[in-house]
Amino acid sequence: MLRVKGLSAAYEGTPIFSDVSVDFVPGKITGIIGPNGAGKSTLIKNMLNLVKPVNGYAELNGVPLVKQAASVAYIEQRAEIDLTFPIDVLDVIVMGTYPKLGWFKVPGKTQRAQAKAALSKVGLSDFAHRQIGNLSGGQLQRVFVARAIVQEAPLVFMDEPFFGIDMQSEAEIIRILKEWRAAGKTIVVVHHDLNKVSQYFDELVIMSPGAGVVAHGPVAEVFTQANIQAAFSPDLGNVLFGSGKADSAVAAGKQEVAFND
Ligand SMILES: Nc1ncnc2c1ncn2[C@@H]1O[C@H](COP(=O)(O)OP(=O)(O)OP(=O)(O)O)[C@@H](O)[C@H]1O
Repeated sequence: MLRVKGLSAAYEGTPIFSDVSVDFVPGKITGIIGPNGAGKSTLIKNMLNLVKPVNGYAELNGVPLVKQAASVAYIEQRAEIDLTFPIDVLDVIVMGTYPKLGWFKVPGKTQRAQAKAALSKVGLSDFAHRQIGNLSGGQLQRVFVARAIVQEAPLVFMDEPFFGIDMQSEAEIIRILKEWRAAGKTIVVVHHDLNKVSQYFDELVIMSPGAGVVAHGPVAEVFTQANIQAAFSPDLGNVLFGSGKADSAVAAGKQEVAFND
């Protein structure tokens, strides 16, 4: 079990959230949602110690996550990636085998074969020797998913993987997330499209600027009008759920909608 314990974050002394404790259930896809600036990316970066937390830490099966880097596949936000780096698609995927290879070992035929198989799995076999800067956003995201496939980590973090990508890429990525879920991995996805929440996620962490985590738990329990209004705005809650409707089934598009009035 991935556990966040008493995590507090700040940038240059400005607090972002404090004392966040959340459990992430294995074999589930957990979405982290919240308005811009809520601290979603920071929460992941704190867990991974990419940004040092002010307090607290994350642990996996009782051991601090920072001591288990090979257990984590992290697909960061595309905005943070240097696409001018002269490296082709296959080499990016081969990099996913490094943590398991260990120090001083160089990847060989086996690792390249694994990378090719992963590339085929995300439907991009024809792109093996394309420079990474010459891919569409969706293709690039599928390459990072292929890199995570070869990494075989039990824990996968993705920061806005669907932002601005084509529907086919989104569907391919979701298919792989579901395979990972069936294999018992813990999958954590920062996400902004509230319309897809019920479709994509089993569990949800809802964050709000200044308030940290306002709710977390199974989607059916926490994706409610009240929580969305608390985290985002009353208006958004009304648009999503319709005023007077407070059942998460509304957002799931189900017919058995419960009306309060
Ligand atoms: N390196 C940094 N230095 C200073 N402030 C930062 C830094 N990174 C993020 N912040 C600030 O911390 C707050 C939380 O940022 P974060 O990126 O975690 O939010 P987010 O919920 O992921 O937002 P978004 O949906 O816009 O990606 C924001 O106010 C942001 O401006």
